[in-house]
Amino acid sequence: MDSERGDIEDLSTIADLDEDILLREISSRYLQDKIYTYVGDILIAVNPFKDIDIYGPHYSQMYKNIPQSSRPSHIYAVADAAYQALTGHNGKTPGNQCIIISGESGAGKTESTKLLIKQIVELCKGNTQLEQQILKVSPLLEAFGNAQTNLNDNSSRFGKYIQLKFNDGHLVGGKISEYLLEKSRLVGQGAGEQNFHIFYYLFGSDIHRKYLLSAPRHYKYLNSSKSTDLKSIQEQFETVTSAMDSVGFTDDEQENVFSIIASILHLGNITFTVQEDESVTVTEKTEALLMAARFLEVDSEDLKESLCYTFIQTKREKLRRNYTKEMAEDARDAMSKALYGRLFGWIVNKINCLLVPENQAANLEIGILDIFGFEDFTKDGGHNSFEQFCINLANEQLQYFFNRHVFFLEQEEYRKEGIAWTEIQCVDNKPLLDLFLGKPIGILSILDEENRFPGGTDQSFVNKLTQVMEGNENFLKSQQTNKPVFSINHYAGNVVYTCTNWLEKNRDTLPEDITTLLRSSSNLLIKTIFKAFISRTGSLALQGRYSRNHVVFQQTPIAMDTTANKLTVGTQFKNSLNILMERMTASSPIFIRCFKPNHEKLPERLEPEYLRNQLLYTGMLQTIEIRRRGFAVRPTFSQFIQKYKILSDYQMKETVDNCITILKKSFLSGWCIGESKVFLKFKHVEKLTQMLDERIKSVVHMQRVVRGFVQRGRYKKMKEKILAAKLEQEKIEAMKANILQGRYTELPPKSVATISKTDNRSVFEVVELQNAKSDESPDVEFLDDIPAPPTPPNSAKFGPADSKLSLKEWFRKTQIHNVRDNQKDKFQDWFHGIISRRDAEKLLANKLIGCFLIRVSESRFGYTLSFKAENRCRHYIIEQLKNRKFIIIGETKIHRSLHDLVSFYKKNKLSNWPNCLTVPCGQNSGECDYSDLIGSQTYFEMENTPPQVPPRSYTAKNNSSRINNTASHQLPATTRKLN
Ligand SMILES: Nc1ncnc2c1ncn2[C@@H]1O[C@H](COP(=O)(O)OP(=O)(O)OP(=O)(O)O)[C@@H](O)[C@H]1O
Repeated sequence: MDSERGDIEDLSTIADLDEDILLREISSRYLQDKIYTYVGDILIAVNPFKDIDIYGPHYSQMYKNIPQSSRPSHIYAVADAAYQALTGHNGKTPGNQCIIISGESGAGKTESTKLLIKQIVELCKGNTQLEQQILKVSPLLEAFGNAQTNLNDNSSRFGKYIQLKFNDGHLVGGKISEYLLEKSRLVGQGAGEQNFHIFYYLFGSDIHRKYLLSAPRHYKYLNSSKSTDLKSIQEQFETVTSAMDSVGFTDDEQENVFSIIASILHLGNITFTVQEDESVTVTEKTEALLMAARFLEVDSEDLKESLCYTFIQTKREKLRRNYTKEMAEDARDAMSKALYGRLFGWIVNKINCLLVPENQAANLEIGILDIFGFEDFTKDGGHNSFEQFCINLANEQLQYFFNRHVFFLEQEEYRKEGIAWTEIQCVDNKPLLDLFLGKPIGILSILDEENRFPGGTDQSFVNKLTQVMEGNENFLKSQQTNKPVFSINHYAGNVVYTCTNWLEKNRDTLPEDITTLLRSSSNLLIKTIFKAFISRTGSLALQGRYSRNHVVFQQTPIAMDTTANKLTVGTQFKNSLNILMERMTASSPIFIRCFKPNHEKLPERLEPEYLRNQLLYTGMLQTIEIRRRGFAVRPTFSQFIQKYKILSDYQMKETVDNCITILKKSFLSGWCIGESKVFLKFKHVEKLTQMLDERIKSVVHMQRVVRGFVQRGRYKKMKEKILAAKLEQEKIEAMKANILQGRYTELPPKSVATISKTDNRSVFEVVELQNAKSDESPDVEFLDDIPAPPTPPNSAKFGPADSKLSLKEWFRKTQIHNVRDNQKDKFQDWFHGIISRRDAEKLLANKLIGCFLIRVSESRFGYTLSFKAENRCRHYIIEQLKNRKFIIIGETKIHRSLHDLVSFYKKNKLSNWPNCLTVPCGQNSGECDYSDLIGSQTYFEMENTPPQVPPRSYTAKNNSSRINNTASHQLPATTRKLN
């Protein structure tokens, strides 16, 4: 047995497993860097706290579209299973999927989420720009929503549900829902913890100077006890701005975002002084007020007043109410939290607008839930507040969802269907959910009630709670009655909560004067986010509109919902959890359970008792038991026959007997038949799927043989037809030659011969005139070059991208400035017109390595970079992003202009070519291949600057104009009546 230890991929295959064997198996695998293990269809992941080489392209390929049993446990296998289930491959029924990742803080949920997204994108490779955008969303959100805590250096301080949207298996869009950002972190952090990452990253770029920021240690909101590695924050800042570029944030928007971040830091440094008349004012010696006002783009006097006093409207007059020093500080902090909270909401909203599926409606989705992990800060000398209370409530909710799905619903089905079954007990945490959410006797309801009560305090809330919850086995009152403290016996252990500022946090109000002030800001972003209302689930309600061709993006506040505005944070969170549960219930859930091996976040270190505790409280033993004994797949008789009848008889009816026939014919054992369903284990499904695949392959082979026979017959006939056509063509050619030599009488009577030109060929056509009089002479027409029928340009789009007219229209209206050399009043030397790949290759043929040009694509609204490589030319697509910036597909760097892109790759290598670009190809003197792009009235003429466009003559692509000239020599553009 010892030699086999750690070799078992699926723990549900072990009989009589107890907690010692379970711990031994997982530990043994972990120490061999096998961090993943299956429990049936559930994946266990133990955080390695080090990089393991199991996520590269080789692994990505290995986990593509193969049955689970034939590959080792891996997060990519889960991605593949989800994608197969979504698309209905491998015998699965297509449908929405939802991957639920749970575990303590620091267990590896966020990393797992990123790996899943990466692999799913890999599986459905399609729209590269969208994929790039989706991959960049995680680093962007992490910068603004993650922070260092004592439990995790990159802890998510918000929950997220990411929906990847598909149409026919192609990724067409995405959506993010965010849950309860921990705003309190903004104005104060526990010992050893930090503010949100972005505040530190800002100091990694020169941009902090622009906002008159000095060093992190000078800002009260930043806990900077830890020394910051400048290189690392420089890189991080680059990553964030590059992610913002990729996702589609414009420069103005990015500037507004950083302006808000900077103004929050300045706001935090505002201090207050009590004056003789006991009113407070902003301490004069600090410049913080002026700087905050400057970057918030509001009047500094107005800002000062909104922080120091408010007005109360009585029936007859408006009374000024001075704040105490403490109230003024609270107003300042509330303002900072509102700014950051709404900014974060706007970022999520903006991402959603940019990822919304375009043109094609999404029909299916894979949702990935990465919610903040279970937290107990008392173990690290801290305390648990309202935020931990909400975070742990979310984790209780998830545990309940897991139990319900894995134990309750499944076992209920066995009972209903009459399957012989010995009940497996799991710890039901429903009483805990009732303790939190019960109405009117639940902690959140009582907190809301205390918020409404005029004299309510944190202490009076705890007193009431203690009184009402007396006797509840999951609620423990504090031993010291004068402290606002209580504890809850969570599924994951006992947690003590300290209720300081809970009423305030739950109310989360912002003085009206501050809201009014911020709505008057000249900064469009601040104005927008403060005009928007907060929805029933606590998110910022904005509308976005986006048009791909014109790159228009607008976000407008939705009309105010006054009832939603009054909801407390607890109630909003409750609402958002309800919606989340509804969404998850409507999809097929896939579970990933992450475990943390040690408290110190160290690699190769396993604290057995710590891991054992996590395995036990998550119910892993019972889960293994139900996966071992249970039937994870339960199709109805009809579904079963529909799917597997091909294994027996295509015509078979959907009856129980036929189900049994198929199962027996497949030599399977261990399945069960219920009242209306077939009960199968994963191994059964995999065997059936394998057989199905083989059967389909043999049918396809048969079809191929038959098709081959038919095709050969058709080919023979086609060959005969081609031969006949060739003979006919030769006859016509001879006739044409005669006509050109003036022997028109060769033409049949009652006919018209047409000689026209398309591209570089002249076409000769003889048409018989049905209504012509019998004595009418034959006629010959020489037509001028026939251009492609013009597509009327539509106001929003420019017509189909493969029409040259549309491309020209697009270029003239939106692109000229991108390729213009402003200093020389002409196009850039590297710019060429709508020329084909082959023409670009001709131009570059005799050039040195690295010589390059950029041309307008012939079939899409965009550009292509062509350059001379060692023994051939290479062509790279340049994508113009929604924010008008440019990226070479396959590269990561975003460029503000084509000029920047060229300059960058003159100094930096492309990722898959070991050299840099050298000199632009340029136009040959006297020749120009972009003249027709400009049209009769050139851009330069419009701008009142004379064009530097060489005379019109030969163009590489535009053969038609060359042929026009030569051809018109031979074939005058007239219609001649012969005779
Ligand atoms: N598969 C992995 N490979 C290497 N390191 C990992 C892996 N998973 C997690 N880690 C390490 O563990 C750290 C914590 O992981 P992660 O942030 O995903 O935890 P989490 O469960 O999301 O925590 P929280 O609930 O606090 O957000 C990561 O920053 C990373 O250093």
